[in-house]
Amino acid sequence: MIEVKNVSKTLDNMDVLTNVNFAVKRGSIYGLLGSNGAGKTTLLKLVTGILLQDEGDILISHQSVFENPPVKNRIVFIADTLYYFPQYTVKQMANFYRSVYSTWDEKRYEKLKDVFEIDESKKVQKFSKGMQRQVAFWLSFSAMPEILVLDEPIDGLDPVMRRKIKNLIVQDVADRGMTVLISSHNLREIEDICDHIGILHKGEMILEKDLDDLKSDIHKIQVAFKGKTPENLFGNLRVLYKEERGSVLLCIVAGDQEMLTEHFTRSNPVIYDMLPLTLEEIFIYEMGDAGYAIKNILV
Ligand SMILES: Nc1ncnc2c1ncn2[C@@H]1O[C@H](COP(=O)(O)OP(=O)(O)OP(=O)(O)O)[C@@H](O)[C@H]1O
Repeated sequence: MIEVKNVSKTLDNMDVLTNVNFAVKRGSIYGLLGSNGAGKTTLLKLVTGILLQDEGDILISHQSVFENPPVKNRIVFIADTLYYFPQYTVKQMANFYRSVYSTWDEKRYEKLKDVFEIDESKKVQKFSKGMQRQVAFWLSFSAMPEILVLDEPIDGLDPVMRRKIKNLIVQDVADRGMTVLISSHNLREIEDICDHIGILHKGEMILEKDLDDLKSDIHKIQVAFKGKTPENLFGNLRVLYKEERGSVLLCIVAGDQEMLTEHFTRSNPVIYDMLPLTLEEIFIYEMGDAGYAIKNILV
């Protein structure tokens, strides 16, 4: 479990993070979203104990992470800029990881050779950017971390490799309760694996949500009637948005799917469709006041 409590950090006299709070439960995947310069990388460096916060606490399974090697042994961090020792082959890098991580699993490393299909006798720095990123995942998955922290992890990977890596992440979460914190600019990129999302804006966490709650509770509905739209069509429903497109009424409404269908079909519409709503739309509509900021971050 990762706990970030009232954390603030200043760099070069600038408030980079202000009073940030969130928690990532064991065995869950938390997506940290935010625009350029929002403070995501700084926050991940604090969580992994590379930097020390000015105020607040950062705890991994209730222990402070900064300058705490036993706790760091349980964390793997794939940074946005990768570093490999010059002249080291994949095999030599694997030896290094093996010496650092007590949890290193040799069988896993051998097994993952088939997934990554990378020549382990070659120098890592001679590989393409995407291949170097694959090596980072290969080494990280072999280290069997309890906590995996990823900064913009899938940039530069082809779609097939993205899918493979997402599957490996989800498998480790399901099989052994790995906890994942993943930063991205792009909600679409990570929405299929995250169960919780936090949006960081100018160093502050402007909202946090459980994705299942969001998805099951908000729906986009298209409805049309012969003649006039019935008065009081919405009754007591919570309507987040509505728009008339000719004779069709498009609305975004909160509530259970079955209840909404029953509600609208009672008025005998000639058209009634429940359309898929992207998470991006849910965030924007649901968040009301913060919607403007979120729109600018997510789009
Ligand atoms: N070492 C540093 N010294 C001074 N300022 C820094 C340092 N690192 C980051 N900053 C500043 O902190 C702010 C947040 O940077 P950070 O890299 O954490 O943002 P980010 O959300 O990861 O951005 P991006 O999505 O562009 O990678 C920026 O204004 C940046 O200029």
